[in-house]
Amino acid sequence: MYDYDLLVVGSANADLVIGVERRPAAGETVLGSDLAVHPGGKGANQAVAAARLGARTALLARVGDDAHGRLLLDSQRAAGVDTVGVLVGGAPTGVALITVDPSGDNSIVVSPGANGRLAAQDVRAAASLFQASKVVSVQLEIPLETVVEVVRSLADGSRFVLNPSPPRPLPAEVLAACDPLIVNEHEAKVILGDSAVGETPEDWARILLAKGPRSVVVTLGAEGALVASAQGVTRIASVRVDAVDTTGAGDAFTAALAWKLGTGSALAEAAAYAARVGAVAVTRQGAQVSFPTAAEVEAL
Ligand SMILES: Nc1ncnc2c1ncn2[C@@H]1O[C@H](COP(=O)(O)OP(=O)(O)OP(=O)(O)O)[C@@H](O)[C@H]1O
Repeated sequence: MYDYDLLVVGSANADLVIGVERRPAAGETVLGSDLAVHPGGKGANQAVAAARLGARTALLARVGDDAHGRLLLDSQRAAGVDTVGVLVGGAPTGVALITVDPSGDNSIVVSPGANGRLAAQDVRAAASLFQASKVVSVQLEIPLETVVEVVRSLADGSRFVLNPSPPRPLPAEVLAACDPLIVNEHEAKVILGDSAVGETPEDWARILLAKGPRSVVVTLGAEGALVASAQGVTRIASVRVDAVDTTGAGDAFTAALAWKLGTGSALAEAAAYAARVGAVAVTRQGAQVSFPTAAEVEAL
């Protein structure tokens, strides 16, 4: 019996958002809107998304001993995430400085801060969390050697889900553990590097699969997703909605998919559910605040 349906290992950032009429040139100062501060980071987002759906969720992450760290801990606890694995100190909390212009385009500078100090040693010290978790979900906003240690720490019979964002080439040991590897088009192209990329998402999925993962999911925004495994490649239809803000959709999709796989759903079934979760998330502004409960997904 596992204590957690899902353990998320990843980043926690404070998103500092200012609206601007236009971006400053070098050496220039512009005035912007009031500052908005939101809890974010891919790890923190995934944990909140899963907990809101009802998954028993734990987060292994690192934040600073500062106001942003407390904001992140509070948002995790409010969503029902077990924060026993959230380490405090070592560097300031990670921050994303985001300016948004009137057309809605973002410019973002990230300071990884404490996320960059989540070390392999921290993973080893959290062995009991790994033993207690059915599915472990990871992204790449933490050091790659930490991700490698996660793969080595998985309990027998638990499942590893990776969204390689931001993307970079991955060691064979990590690729081989993924079940699934979840990528969008950009991430697929970076992971494939110089390999023949192919024309269609089906091509990317097949070529990625040949690199070692047990399964692959390609997310396609409003076009839905596709899943690929030894059983073949299947398209997952998207749910038609009026999208207002796609921030965090990928995190909500990944969390929902990871949780559903842990409950015994087949990959295509889990991806269809995750597509519904992503669809609800894009109908609302923001990242964590846009994530639905299970009842809201049913109502879609
Ligand atoms: N406009 C949309 N309409 C319906 N569903 C959507 C829409 N955008 C995203 N989704 C759903 O959410 C899933 C994940 O979204 P997307 O493909 O944009 O991921 P991503 O590129 O990883 O996102 P992110 O911008 O969060 O990094 C999609 O596969 C789809 O099922």
